[in-house]
Amino acid sequence: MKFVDEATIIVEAGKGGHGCLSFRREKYVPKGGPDGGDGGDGGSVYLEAEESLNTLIDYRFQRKHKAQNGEPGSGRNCTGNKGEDLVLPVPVGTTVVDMDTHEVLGDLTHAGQRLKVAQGGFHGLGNTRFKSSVNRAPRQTTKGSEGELRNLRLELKVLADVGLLGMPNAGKSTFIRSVSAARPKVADYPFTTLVPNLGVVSVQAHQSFVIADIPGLIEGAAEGAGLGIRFLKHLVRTRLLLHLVDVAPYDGSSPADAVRAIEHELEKFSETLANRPRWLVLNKVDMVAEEDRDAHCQAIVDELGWEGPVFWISALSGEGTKSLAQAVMRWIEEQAEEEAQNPEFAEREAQRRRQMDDEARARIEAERQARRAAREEDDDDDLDDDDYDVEVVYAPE
Ligand SMILES: Nc1nc2c(ncn2[C@@H]2O[C@H](COP(=O)(O)OP(=O)(O)OP(=O)(O)O)[C@@H](O)[C@H]2O)c(=O)[nH]1
Ligand SMILES: [Mg+2]
Repeated sequence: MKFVDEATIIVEAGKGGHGCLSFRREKYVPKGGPDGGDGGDGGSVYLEAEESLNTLIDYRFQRKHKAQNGEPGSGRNCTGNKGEDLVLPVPVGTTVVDMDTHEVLGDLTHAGQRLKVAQGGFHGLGNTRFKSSVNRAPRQTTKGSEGELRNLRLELKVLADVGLLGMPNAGKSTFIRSVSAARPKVADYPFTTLVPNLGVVSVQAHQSFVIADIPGLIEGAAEGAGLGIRFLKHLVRTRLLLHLVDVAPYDGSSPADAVRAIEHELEKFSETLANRPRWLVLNKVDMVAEEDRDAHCQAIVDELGWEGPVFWISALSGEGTKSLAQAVMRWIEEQAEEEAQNPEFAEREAQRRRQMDDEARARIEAERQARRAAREEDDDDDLDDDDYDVEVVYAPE
């Protein structure tokens, strides 16, 4: 089951109908007065959040959406019919961005919520309107105005509670496979994961959380190296980050250095994200002889001066993954409880999420523009950036 989480569409509201120029013509009334009616307003375009939808895929196929025009007025003071509004259903959680101004027009966060995205044109006035004591036969009318036209980007937030971070090959996808039904590809080469995957981790009945596997980050990711930055935005709404590190890399490199490199990229990308709760998960402990494990892992923790929670797992054998999942679940429940009981805490969290969204958006926009500028310079009419954009595989059916 695949989900596309971004779509660009064009919405156009209906034009207002023109006012009518007409005079009364009746058998025994030689000089009938003006009777041209007004036009009708053009229809507006709305987006409406709809619970049953969870994808924007339809908007990939049909991009242009236009509301009906208002009809012109006619004689006998008939007002033209109003153009019908167009209501486009979108999944709950959709954010709407004006692509020309980069302005966020709104977030559709609950079912039934409506957002006007293009205002219908205003109706023109018929000549009846211009009748006065000095001008009994006005020939003046006004035209209906154009409907608004907008280029929109719809973004569907991938709401993961927990995000996985780590270098390529750290075992993020293996971990998500071991704790959820998601089946992202796993391989012994870097950048195996090209698109984010979401897995639902079910700890027991009615206790589950969503975890996001993103492509590995490398040094320079915050400047656009590798693939990671494109997907960091999927982490901005998470409450908790699990930072996976390979405790015994083949190339003998230092696990502590690998952790620091990622921290560095995080800080460059978003300070707010870097300050999120983050747990250290030492992976591939099966590669270390059992009697050496404690010392080996402790040495990494010491070298980092790590003071937060630490877990030792083998994503491959499943050792320790269950208790990690349970600890995550408990932590999420505690957070939710805190939010429910403490409105100040809830407000702080909401504010933080908004701030991270804004930060991520600004970074990604800057990156897009830099790429575009670079492309124009080499006169390279490569695929547009947006064509590479994210396809999110939530979980297999
Ligand atoms: N021995 C051992 N190997 C593991 C473990 N976890 C992952 N691996 C191996 O490490 C390699 C990389 O695993 P992935 O899960 O694809 O790593 P990733 O972090 O998702 O990598 P990218 O998607 O490239 O960022 C694979 O060959 C896995 O089989 C583990 O706990 N023990
Ligand atoms: Mg992977």
